[in-house]
Amino acid sequence: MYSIRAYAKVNIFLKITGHENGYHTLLSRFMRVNDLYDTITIVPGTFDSFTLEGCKGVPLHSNTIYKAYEALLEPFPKLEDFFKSHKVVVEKSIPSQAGLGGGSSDAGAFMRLINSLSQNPLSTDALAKLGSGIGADVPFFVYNYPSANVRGFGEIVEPFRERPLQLELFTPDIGCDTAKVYQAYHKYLLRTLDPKSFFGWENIDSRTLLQLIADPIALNDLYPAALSTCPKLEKLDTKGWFFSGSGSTFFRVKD
Ligand SMILES: C[C@](O)(CO)[C@H](O)COP(=O)(O)OP(=O)(O)OC[C@H]1O[C@@H](n2ccc(N)nc2=O)[C@H](O)[C@@H]1O
Ligand SMILES: Nc1ncnc2c1ncn2[C@@H]1O[C@H](COP(=O)(O)OP(=O)(O)OP(=O)(O)O)[C@@H](O)[C@H]1O
Repeated sequence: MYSIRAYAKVNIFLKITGHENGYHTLLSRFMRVNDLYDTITIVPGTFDSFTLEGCKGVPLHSNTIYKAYEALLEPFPKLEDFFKSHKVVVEKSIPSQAGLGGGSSDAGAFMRLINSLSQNPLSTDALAKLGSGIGADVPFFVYNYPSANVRGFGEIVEPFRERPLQLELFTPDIGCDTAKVYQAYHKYLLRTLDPKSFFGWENIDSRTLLQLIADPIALNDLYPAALSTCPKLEKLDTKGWFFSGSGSTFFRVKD
């Protein structure tokens, strides 16, 4: 059996920098959450076709792991036979629609695992490029840096050297649909975009930036958009907490 951890991420900050071809470009600090992860295991057996267990309620062909499998067939055609004698079992711990990158992390980790089993592995850059077609956050999870500055649609990932923060997470029972949050941002907030307001943030370590800026609305452009699409978020007492991605998870520094 082969196994890999698919870690969650938080966005320490997320600033929208533009909009092209229906997608927003961003500058964001992604930080890996080392104590929250899904576990993906490849288990031997006999199967008629690609078999995935553990992602209840997600149709196979919509699953990011299946999409990663399909993308990997091009560089690794023998993969189809491999999954006649192996299945994928996922132990989910990362909540969905939580701004924690769960589906994207599963895809990125699965791609790293399969690549590591190949006699002719792809370069990490080539794997990340392949992953960018599955979801904007997948490249970050293919590179698997503890902390990184992410740009473009999510395909430009630059490692940021800093001591990882011990983070406390709070995920309310409110699902935030990423598409709806971005639509709200595009409709109401894109015009407020001001690159000068976050000049140099990519050079500041995460602990300092959270202390310096301190305002969750200023740190994450999607937070006000999420508040408008998920009004229940307004009712929460979130003083001292920061907002991750398109939500609904809040985080703060433990130590
Ligand atoms: C919010 C983040 O998680 C930040 O880490 C990501 O930007 C989300 O990226 P993602 O998971 O790939 O988003 P998806 O769920 O695939 O995108 C859903 C929809 O959100 C919008 N979307 C997504 C990513 C992006 N950079 N700009 C967008 O405008 C698009 O309309 C897209 O069709
Ligand atoms: N492997 C997977 N794990 C969880 N959800 C998945 C997976 N594959 C597809 N999905 C679908 O994608 C939707 C979004 O999943 P999730 O929120 O975990 O991923 P994400 O978009 O990468 O993260 P974020 O919450 O940061 O936007 C889920 O509601 C589910 O319907």
